Amino acid sequence: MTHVQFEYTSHRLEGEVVVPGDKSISHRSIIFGSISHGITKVTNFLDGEDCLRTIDAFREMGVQIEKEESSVLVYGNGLEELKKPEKPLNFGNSGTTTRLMLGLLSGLPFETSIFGDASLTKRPMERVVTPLRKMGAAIRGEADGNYLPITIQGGELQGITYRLPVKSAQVKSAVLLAGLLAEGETVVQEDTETRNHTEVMLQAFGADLKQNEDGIVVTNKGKLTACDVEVPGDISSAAFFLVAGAIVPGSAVTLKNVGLNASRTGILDVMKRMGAALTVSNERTTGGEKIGDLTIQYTALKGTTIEGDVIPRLIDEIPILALLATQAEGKTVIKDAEELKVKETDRIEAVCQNLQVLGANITPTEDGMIIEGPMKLTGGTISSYMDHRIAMMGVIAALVSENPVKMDEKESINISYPTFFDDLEAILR
Ligand SMILES: O=C(O)C1=C[C@@H](OP(=O)(O)O)[C@@H](O)[C@H](O)C1
Ligand SMILES: C=C(OP(=O)(O)O)C(=O)O
Repeated sequence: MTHVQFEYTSHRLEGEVVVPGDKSISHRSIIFGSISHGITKVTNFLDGEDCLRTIDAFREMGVQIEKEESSVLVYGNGLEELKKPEKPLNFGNSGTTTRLMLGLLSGLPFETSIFGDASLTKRPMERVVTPLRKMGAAIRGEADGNYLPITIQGGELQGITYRLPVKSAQVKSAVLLAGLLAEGETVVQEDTETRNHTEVMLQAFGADLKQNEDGIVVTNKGKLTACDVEVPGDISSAAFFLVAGAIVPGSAVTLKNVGLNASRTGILDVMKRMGAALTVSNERTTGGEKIGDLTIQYTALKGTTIEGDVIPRLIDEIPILALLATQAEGKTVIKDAEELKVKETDRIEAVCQNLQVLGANITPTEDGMIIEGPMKLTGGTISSYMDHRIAMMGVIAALVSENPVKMDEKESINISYPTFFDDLEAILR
């Protein structure tokens, strides 16, 4: 196998990066634009492969969607006009597309089949299938509907009250989407807050959604009307340069227009606790979502414990936070993060295997990992596990490794951050 080699030793990082649009918000802008009435204009849409799968799905269901780079026009004609797709829908690598679309397809009066790539085919769907069946959807698939390929016959749904058994915004969103098509009230209750982009955006589109002491309550009574969406920069993408700036000596990097929704900013809390020289400026709000600029400077860091309610607020940032911890003084413990095992790959295993190869002192645990730092990384040959976040962690590790980092591929990065290497090159000094 030919490997790609990354060699950035003795560089520092300086300058500004405008990270691309948020993946979660980009998916939702297409979904809600497609089911509402009128033209939704989306700016700063993420041109990553996962979000393109969501666009393809709605085009297959008859929605006209025009896209020019990061500007998208969605010509919504309402839920009633969505058509049965002529062929099975391919959701590629995207867990978000799959789980949110299952929620929507549950209430549409036709049968749809969906499938995905090798990684998506191993990811559990029972977490959405169970509540959707309770609401009345007929779902069949591998292992009683736990795995793709899945066929779903939508129909008349009944609202339910559902307490989330997993801390997952995808499950919450699937049930809320089904709730838009159900008789009566649908109530979702969560013990720990997960990202709330669905709630924020559904309210902006005019859905009958409220949050009260019962939970998040939605009905089919609201009329969804097109609403322009300016997608904030993705904090999960910014995370790679935040960590790079914090660990590469002499660095100073500013990340512009980053989404700072409190349900996503766990990484900022943790980095500040570790002693990072991190400042937030130019804060403002767009479409109900807070955004601002983040500046990070290199400084000495100390280890910390990352556990409990903060985990859903930084779940996708754990691979890069593990790299950060290898450069911090003392012990970092990551707990309560067993969800990492069911992402694009088992991210506990992938992170620990790779960082061990690169010379870190890191041990996997049942629900996280333990890291002792600081360790000078040696470089070496690792695998991306075909997982975009593992691949980007590997590239950033090369910035602090004595020898090059070789990796089996880098194309997976196009899933969430197609301009990653351009943005990195632009700040390498
Ligand atoms: O709702 C979303 O947009 C997402 C929710 C999270 O997944 P879970 O809901 O499975 O935790 C996250 O890991 C994923 O990248 C995007
Ligand atoms: C887990 C992720 O995405 P998804 O669940 O949409 O595949 C991710 O982007 O890290």
